[in-house]
Amino acid sequence: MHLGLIGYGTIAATLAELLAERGPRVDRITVLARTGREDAARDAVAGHAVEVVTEAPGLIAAGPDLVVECAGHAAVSAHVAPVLAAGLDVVLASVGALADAGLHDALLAAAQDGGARLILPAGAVGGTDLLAALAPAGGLEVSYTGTKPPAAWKGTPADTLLDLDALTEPAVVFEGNARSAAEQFPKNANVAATLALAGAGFEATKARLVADPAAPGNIHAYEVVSPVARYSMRIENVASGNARTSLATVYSLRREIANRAGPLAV
Ligand SMILES: NC(=O)C1=CN([C@@H]2O[C@H](COP(=O)(O)OP(=O)(O)OC[C@H]3O[C@@H](n4cnc5c(N)ncnc54)[C@H](OP(=O)(O)O)[C@@H]3O)[C@@H](O)[C@H]2O)C=CC1
Ligand SMILES: O=C([O-])CC(=O)C(=O)O
Repeated sequence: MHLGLIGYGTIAATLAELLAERGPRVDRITVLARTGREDAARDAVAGHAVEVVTEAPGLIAAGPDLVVECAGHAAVSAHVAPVLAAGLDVVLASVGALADAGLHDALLAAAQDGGARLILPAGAVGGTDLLAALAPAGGLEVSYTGTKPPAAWKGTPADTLLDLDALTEPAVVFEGNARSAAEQFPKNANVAATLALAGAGFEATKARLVADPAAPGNIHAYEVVSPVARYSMRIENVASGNARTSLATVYSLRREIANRAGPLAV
């Protein structure tokens, strides 16, 4: 497989290591990096045969079999539409970028034009297969709570709301719908967006974000009520090298790559 990566931070570097250790075999990686950050991109995936490009046309020309975005909302907005329009499938980690309705529609139109697929991985959450399966039955009620240690909320609006370093008990930093959560907390509410897109939509999906000094990791909990099934889920994630990012996200992206590599998709 020839893998395309947009992003060369914690997820990209951990994914590159995981692929080297556990497969599936990746023969070549092309990384789309910001100009001036080529060496950082090369270092992130060291151990693989790597080419670094700085614009979407370079990534398209390289012709990867699959592109994985793990760079953030701004990068989705800057690069993903042309990549899809060129016919390359994209696995999107920064799902919350789709809370921007204009970008959501533009990416779907680009995918349609290019005959490509925009793939939303489960990421740090689980059970999105069942949620997406239940959605056509209608009547879905989805309530999500994301709890992370104070360090994960640094540099977010929670920082101005609370003295994060002085927290001694859990504090709600956001309560509203999944669209507002994803817009206000772009690095902390991709899970809320994933649940919204799989299930009841951005407006109908309730989201609560909590800073908890006693949190053992990043906890994603949600409840689903539907006429077909009811379930609840609580996932206690180990953080990656980035306090905001759960390690399970990397494994979820690897799963998408393994499913593409075949012969069995699970
Ligand atoms: N779906 C899910 O469950 C999850 C999704 N995520 C998403 O994944 C993203 C990445 O996470 P993580 O690896 O931990 O974050 P990091 O901050 O460690 O890495 C982000 C990387 O993206 C690069 N980048 C930023 N902007 C651009 C751009 N315009 N073009 C190319 N590269 C760019 C950064 O480069 P530079 O160093 O030059 O700034 C950096 O290499 C998060 O922002 C979040 O949106 C994260 C966790 C879970
Ligand atoms: O939802 C997000 O943006 C990321 C997240 O919570 C996690 O990795 O646990």
